[in-house]
Amino acid sequence: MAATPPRVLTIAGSDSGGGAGIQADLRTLFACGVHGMTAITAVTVQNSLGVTGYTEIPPDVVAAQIEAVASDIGVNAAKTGMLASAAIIEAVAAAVDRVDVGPFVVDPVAASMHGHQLLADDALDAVRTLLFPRATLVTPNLDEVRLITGIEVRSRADQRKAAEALHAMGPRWVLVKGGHLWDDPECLDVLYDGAEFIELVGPRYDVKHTHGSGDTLASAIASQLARGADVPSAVRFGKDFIVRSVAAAYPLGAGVGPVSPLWRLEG
Ligand SMILES: Nc1ncnc2c1ncn2[C@@H]1O[C@H](COP(=O)(O)OP(=O)(O)OP(=O)(O)O)[C@@H](O)[C@H]1O
Ligand SMILES: Cc1ncc(COP(=O)(O)O)c(N)n1
Repeated sequence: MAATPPRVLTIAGSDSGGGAGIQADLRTLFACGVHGMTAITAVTVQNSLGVTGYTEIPPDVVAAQIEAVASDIGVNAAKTGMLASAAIIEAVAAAVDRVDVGPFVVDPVAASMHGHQLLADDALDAVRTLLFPRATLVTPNLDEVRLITGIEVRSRADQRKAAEALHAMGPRWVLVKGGHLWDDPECLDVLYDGAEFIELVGPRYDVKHTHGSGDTLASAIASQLARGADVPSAVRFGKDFIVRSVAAAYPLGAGVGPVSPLWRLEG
């Protein structure tokens, strides 16, 4: 019998195409050697060409999934992805107050990479006031930064300004991801704790297949927080992990393929 590995809970939506969401989280958690558990918030109808619809899971069922795994199995770290509505966010916030989920990574998913909305317009306030103050780390991309703070990030200096504005909303740490700063020859992510900026610089690969990169990064970070790593170490691990996973991305269907953590299981 093997020892029980660290346990990570992902609170997110299902991607039927297997590229992002719960499916990306579980394969990343597996590749990182931790036990993945799920609280499913929505079932999307999705393939490599985009999202054509989704059904939300009732908020009390989302909360019940969180409480079921926390009360029996135990949660060493948790991460959120697609939360769909203000009512689901309220249920998640209440659940993580009732049970211990350890370090809490909030990836404030608002839309798919094809531009399909995955979060109701009226849920942004709940993201700011209910999720961010409870978060150990928030990991918005630049579109989410604009929706949440109103700041249009066009440069590395803007990334720092956005990090300050986001930190003022209450998370312990902020990671402003720079994948969408298309003119930047590198991919810079800025980590901020209210005192110090840490720059994580990586290459910008010229690949089309980056579906699921945000989920893969946040899950890799959560896997290390579950092992007891501090936030800067966990984010450094996550950055290295996502760079290798973008390098290993593969085509799928007629549209955009997923980044792949399979490199970690090879050799
Ligand atoms: N072309 C690329 N080459 C290398 N790294 C990349 C590339 N695109 C994104 N990244 C990295 O992947 C991570 C996710 O970044 P991004 O800003 O694209 O988030 P996201 O929009 O949430 O991701 P997605 O919507 O694709 O799931 C970041 O660490 C970013 O720097
Ligand atoms: C269920 C679900 N969760 C998250 C994303 C975001 O991922 P991407 O920005 O790569 O489309 C998605 N498309 N679907």
